[in-house]
Amino acid sequence: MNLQNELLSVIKDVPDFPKKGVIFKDINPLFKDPQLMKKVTAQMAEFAKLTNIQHIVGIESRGFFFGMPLALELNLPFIAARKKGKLPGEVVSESYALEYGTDSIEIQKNSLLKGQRYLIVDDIIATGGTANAAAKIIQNSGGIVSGFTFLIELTFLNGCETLLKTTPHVQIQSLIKV
Ligand SMILES: O=P(O)(O)OC[C@H]1O[C@H](OP(=O)(O)OP(=O)(O)O)[C@H](O)[C@@H]1O
Ligand SMILES: Nc1ncnc2[nH]cnc12
Repeated sequence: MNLQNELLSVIKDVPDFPKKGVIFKDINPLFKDPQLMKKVTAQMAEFAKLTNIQHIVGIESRGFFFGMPLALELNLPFIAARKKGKLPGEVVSESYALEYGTDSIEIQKNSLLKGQRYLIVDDIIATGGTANAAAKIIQNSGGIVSGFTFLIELTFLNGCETLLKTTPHVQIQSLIKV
């Protein structure tokens, strides 16, 4: 079985979670399969190497599951983009709309370096609001968003179009598109 089909076989659809009308993609079964997780990390690392990045940014919380192993695999620094109020010190914030609500994320100011190249990692791109907010924080602080990598892309929500408006030349990897 190829990686896409292996992933499709373990990721479960949960209708009406966390609210009516949303089909939630449950990735927890993937975490019970270390070999499959290693294949995911390897595929993300292959893509990341093409983008010439210097920092990995993982989005709270599910982006951490993929961002940290990727950073270790590539021997690169990992930066946490966290939900509002979780990070100490000076932070840069950005608000965004979710498929099911609104939120804001923050990155510590001392992690945002002018002219440095960043890869943003998350488990899923739905509307693109979350990843786009992370990109805006980096870009508005003088950093370069060179790429995004996602385990899952919900194509019907056109999230990648939103990302391309903020960062027109960025490279985007989605391991599976549904
Ligand atoms: O493309 P979007 O419409 O912005 O949606 C995608 C985001 O939604 C989920 O996070 P959530 O806010 O549910 O938090 P969690 O990772 O802590 O579960 C997911 O992990 C992405 O970060
Ligand atoms: N449909 C979905 N499944 C899992 N996580 C999500 N985040 C936003 N939309 C989602």
